[in-house]
Amino acid sequence: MTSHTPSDRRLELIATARHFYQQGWMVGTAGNLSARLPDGSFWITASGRSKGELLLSDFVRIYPDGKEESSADLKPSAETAIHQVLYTLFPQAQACYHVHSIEANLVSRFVVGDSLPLPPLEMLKGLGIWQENPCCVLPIFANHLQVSRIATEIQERFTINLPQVPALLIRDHGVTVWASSCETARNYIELVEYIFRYMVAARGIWGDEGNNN
Ligand SMILES: CSCCC(=O)C(=O)COP(=O)(O)O
Ligand SMILES: [Zn+2]
Repeated sequence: MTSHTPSDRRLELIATARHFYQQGWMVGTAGNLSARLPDGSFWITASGRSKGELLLSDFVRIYPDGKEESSADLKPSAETAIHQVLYTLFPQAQACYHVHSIEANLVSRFVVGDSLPLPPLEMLKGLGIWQENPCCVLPIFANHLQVSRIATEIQERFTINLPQVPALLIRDHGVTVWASSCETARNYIELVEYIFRYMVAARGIWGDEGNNN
């Protein structure tokens, strides 16, 4: 049995998953959360677990060399490769959160290309964009059945072009953020989901022009 302390990162992930579940962003088994430990390993949600009622035993520890403490009925998230790529690309990242919202899926179809222009909302400051009337885009990736293909495309694109914000969108799937703490990652998810809700509402009011700067 794995021991844990009051500061066990899994407790924070459990509480955050419950909060996201209550928002409708981790319905059923959707989404996955991970948090790094001082030795460079990370805890990630086990695949296929109900995210609204996670237990300490619903996590898998992944080590820097790729080794994992899994078993037949405890497999790491199917999207672990995406978390691994993001932790490698952004060594300062301590948490990586991925959720599925209806709004994220809707806005992922607002453009056909691989970048989603974001409206110049004050909320962008929370994602690190401190500019007046900013022109900011969110990278979009295709939702391949083979998750390793998504991870490779993230790695290839971000090696050449760093994203403006610590977030990426997988089309018809959901958003992923990474941050230097669990608290910040939770805030990032809330901020991007607010922006997505705004974009959907703006399109309902103003049509295609609704999200232009
Ligand atoms: C019903 S969700 C489909 C898989 C997915 O996209 C996801 O985020 C959850 O997968 P996991 O293996 O992490 O449970
Ligand atoms: Zn997913």
